[in-house]
Amino acid sequence: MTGQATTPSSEPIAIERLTGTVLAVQANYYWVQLDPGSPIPATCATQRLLCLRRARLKKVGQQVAVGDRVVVVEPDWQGQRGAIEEVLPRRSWLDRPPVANVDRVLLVFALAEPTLDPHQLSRFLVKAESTGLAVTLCLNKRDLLSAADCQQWRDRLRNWGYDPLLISVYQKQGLQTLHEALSGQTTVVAGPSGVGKSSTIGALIGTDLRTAAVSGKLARGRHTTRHVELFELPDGGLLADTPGFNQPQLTCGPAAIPALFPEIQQRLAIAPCRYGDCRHHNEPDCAVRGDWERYPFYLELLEEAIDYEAAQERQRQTESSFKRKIQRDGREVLEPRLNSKRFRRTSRRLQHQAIEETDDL
Ligand SMILES: Nc1nc2c(ncn2[C@@H]2O[C@H](COP(=O)(O)OP(=O)(O)OP(=O)(O)O)[C@@H](O)[C@H]2O)c(=O)[nH]1
Ligand SMILES: [Zn+2]
Repeated sequence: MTGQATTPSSEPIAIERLTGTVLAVQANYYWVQLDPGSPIPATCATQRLLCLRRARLKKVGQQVAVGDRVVVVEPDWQGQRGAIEEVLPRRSWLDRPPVANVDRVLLVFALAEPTLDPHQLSRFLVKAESTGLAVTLCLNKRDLLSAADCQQWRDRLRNWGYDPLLISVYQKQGLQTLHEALSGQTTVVAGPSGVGKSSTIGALIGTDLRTAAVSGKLARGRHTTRHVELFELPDGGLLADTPGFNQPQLTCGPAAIPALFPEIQQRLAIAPCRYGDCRHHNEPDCAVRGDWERYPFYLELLEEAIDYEAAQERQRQTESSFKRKIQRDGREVLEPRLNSKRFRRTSRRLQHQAIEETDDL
């Protein structure tokens, strides 16, 4: 799209809209990386502007998140400032951490140090699958295992329906392939502590994370759950670290669980179960139940999801029979809602009406 501007001779010229991507958010400020090819004056040394959100956006409750594509106006090239006027439609949204327009989840685990725990890996995998985004599995520290042990893990995970990329940041192995898998996309990196997420991101972006952070010193404590920042890949594409969680919790009902297992999808593609809503547990003619490695894990998650759904339902009922009240001291309390039929005193008017009606009889 283009806008119109006038020169001193009032000749209208077309000006390009300035668009970019939000790389980091700090309090009320947003670091915006302007798109390649943006009309930036040659005297300006950076493609990044520190922007405020226009009051109008605040008024309509339009949030701006990391990963958002935005329109920037009133650039102050010298001060490297600007204002966000518009947030372009999001093509995807991740809640935790809050990142817009993500294409892929990169799950990083270590083959050793810490020991690769298949149960923990499965929990991260299903959580990653639950985003609905593409999932890439990367196993770091291959320098610590023998070739035979590496092959064993590769075979095992292929049976789960994944083709893991085995890398070593130390020995610079597999990084090029990983780079190619992520280039041109926005990727969120997840995985437990100590597996080498920061080292992997550093190797991919070609510099140490702490020096690359656009938010610099202002982002005190990068390793908090709330701070997310996108880093640019040299050949295009963005990477975000997601520090702060070791045991991801699934928050979905039992019906959503089968879609999180490639093994189940493969089996259903060959032959469907007798019942469309089969939970693959005890139902007759189930095509999924069987002797595959993660089937017990599937049943464990199914139980959890059933409990989760029941707890949600209980909470919904509690909330509908109680109302939240803020007390004078600011504390929030739940007060039972009065059931009009059982507890409420009949109003005088209704009492009168009732008397009048009986009188009429
Ligand atoms: N042997 C080996 N060690 C590695 C490799 N990559 C990283 N490490 C080491 O593993 C440790 C953890 O690396 P980090 O990059 O800090 O791991 P992280 O996943 O970001 O950890 P958190 O910050 O706790 O989330 C460090 O001591 C790294 O030096 C590798 O390829 N091989
Ligand atoms: Zn079934």
